[in-house]
Amino acid sequence: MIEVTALTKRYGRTTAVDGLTFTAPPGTVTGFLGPNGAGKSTTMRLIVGLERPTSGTATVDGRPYAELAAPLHDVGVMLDARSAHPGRTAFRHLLGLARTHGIPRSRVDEVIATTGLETVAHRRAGTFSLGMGQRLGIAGALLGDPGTLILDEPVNGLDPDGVLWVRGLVRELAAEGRTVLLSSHLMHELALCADRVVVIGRGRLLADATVAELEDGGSLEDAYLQLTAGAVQYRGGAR
Ligand SMILES: Nc1ncnc2c1ncn2[C@@H]1O[C@H](COP(=O)(O)OP(=O)(O)OP(=O)(O)O)[C@@H](O)[C@H]1O
Repeated sequence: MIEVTALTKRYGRTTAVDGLTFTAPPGTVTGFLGPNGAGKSTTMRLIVGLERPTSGTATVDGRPYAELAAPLHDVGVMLDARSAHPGRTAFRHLLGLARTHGIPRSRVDEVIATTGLETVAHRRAGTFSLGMGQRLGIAGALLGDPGTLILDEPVNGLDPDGVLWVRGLVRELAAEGRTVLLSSHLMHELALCADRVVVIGRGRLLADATVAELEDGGSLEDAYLQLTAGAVQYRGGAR
């Protein structure tokens, strides 16, 4: 369970997250949506202790991330598909993570198989395509068999087969009782894989509801566009 309560993060004059409160319950895929610059990545970084809140709290299973006894076993995180050292092979990257957390080598082989990286496991991460990097990021998130997963844009760059695979994976993880929070700009995909969605704009909560409630006979995309109409900061124009 992820609980975000009155969370605020300011960078100088920019308020990236503004009094945000929501819960991502276990056994559920919670989609995290909002326009570019809405504060999604900042919120995720705050949840996993990569940033300190200006005020408010973010907890996983009732504790701030920094107080979790075995973070990799509690929370699997993929915030940046390019986080592996480019000179290290996928296998070495995962083995390094596993060794520092007391995870057996057999688990590294397991997550490589789960993410379909067997044929490239001994290639350097720097040679990976965006989609292969995403798969490696997801492999790292799964390594500790965590009860909570936080995935920032996990389907970004994946081919249709990969998108289908992530959809099945997150549904399975939630069905096992885990908490899954994932951000995406792909409304059609979220409508298929999320149970609930939290929509934010300019750092503030715009909606926290089930996909069915938001769709209300229409599409999730229509509901999203209506909700965020006043919160879009970067809009393209005609040429
Ligand atoms: N380290 C930082 N220093 C200053 N401003 C920051 C920093 N990180 C984020 N911001 C600002 O905070 C706001 C929210 O950014 P964030 O990356 O959280 O948005 P996002 O919803 O993840 O956007 P996107 O959909 O484009 O990935 C933006 O205005 C951004 O410029």
